[in-house]
Amino acid sequence: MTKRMIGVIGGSGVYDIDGLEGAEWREVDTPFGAPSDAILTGTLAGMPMAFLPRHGRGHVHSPSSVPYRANIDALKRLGVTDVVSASACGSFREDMAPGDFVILDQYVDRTFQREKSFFGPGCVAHVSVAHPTCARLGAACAEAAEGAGSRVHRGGTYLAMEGPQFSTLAESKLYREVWNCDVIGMTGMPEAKLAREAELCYASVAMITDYDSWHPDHGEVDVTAIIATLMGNAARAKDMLRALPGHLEGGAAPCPHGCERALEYAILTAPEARDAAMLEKLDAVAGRVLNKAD
Ligand SMILES: CSC[C@H]1O[C@H](OP(=O)(O)O)[C@H](O)[C@@H]1O
Ligand SMILES: Nc1ncnc2[nH]cnc12
Repeated sequence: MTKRMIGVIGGSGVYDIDGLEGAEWREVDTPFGAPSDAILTGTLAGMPMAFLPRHGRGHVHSPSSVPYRANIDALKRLGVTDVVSASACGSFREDMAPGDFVILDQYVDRTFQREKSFFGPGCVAHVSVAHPTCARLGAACAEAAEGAGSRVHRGGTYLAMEGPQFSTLAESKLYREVWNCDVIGMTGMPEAKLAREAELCYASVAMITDYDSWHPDHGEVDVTAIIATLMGNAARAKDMLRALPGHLEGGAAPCPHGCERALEYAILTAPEARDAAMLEKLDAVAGRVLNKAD
C-alpha cells in the first residue's frame, strides 16, 4: 500500500502553511519547466505534506502564467498522492456567501491560453474528467474545514475563466442564470484535469470572497474588498489544513473512485509508435502505466 502524502496548492493569500515539522523549501525541476516556486515539505500530525504557492511567494504568476503542468508534475515527483487545492472565488448564489467554503465537484472550463495536457504527439491519452474531483478527499476537507469553524457547501460547479480581468455583467449573468454555475475563478483549470492525468486524488476548496458582479446589492467586484475577505478565508484555510490529517487514513487505501488508476486504459498510442523523448518527459506522471510490460 502506498503511503499517503498530501500536496497543497495555495491560491491568493495562501503562500505558506503553519505547523509543518521538519519544514524545508525544496527546489524541484520538472520536464515541463519550473513550478511556481520551491515546495515546502515536512510532516503534519505524522502525515507527509508538500505545499506549493500557486502564484509563487510574492504573487508573481498571473492565472494565465501559472505553470500548471510543472506544478502537478513536481508534486507527483515528490511522492504526493492527494492534492488539495485552495483558491479564492466569486459566488453566483445568494446562499453561498463571502467567507463560505465550497467543496467543488464540477467545472465549466472556459480557459483558452494554457497547456491543458501532459500528453500529445508521440503519446496520446484521453482520461475521463466526468467527475473531476475525488469525493473521498473532498469529504475529508469538508470535515476539517467545518471543524475549523468554516461554513461549508458540499458540491458546487466552478466556472474557470481566463482572466485576469473579472467578468462583464453580461458574462456574470450568463454563467449564473443560463449555465447554472455556482462560483467563478481563474485558476481551477487546467489544474484539476492535469491532476487526473497524473492519477492524483484532487479536491478543491473554493473560498468565496465576493458576489462577482451580478448581485444588485453588492455592485461590481472590488479587489480591495476581495483582499479583506481573502485574509480571513486564508487563515481558516490554514486551520483546515492543520486539521486535515486527522480526517485521513495514513496508508493510502486504494481510492474508491479510481483516481490513482485514471490512465489504466487511457493511452492510445501503440507502444511501438511512442516517442522516446515524450516518454521520458512522462516518467513521473505516467510511469506507472508506461513502464508496465505490454
Ligand atoms: C484575488 S482575486 C483573483 C485571484 O484569486 C483567484 O484564485 P487563486 O486563489 O488561485 O489565486 C482567482 O482565480 C484569481 O487568481
Ligand atoms: N469574482 C471573481 N471572478 C474571478 N475570480 C475570482 N476570484 C475571486 N473572486 C473572483
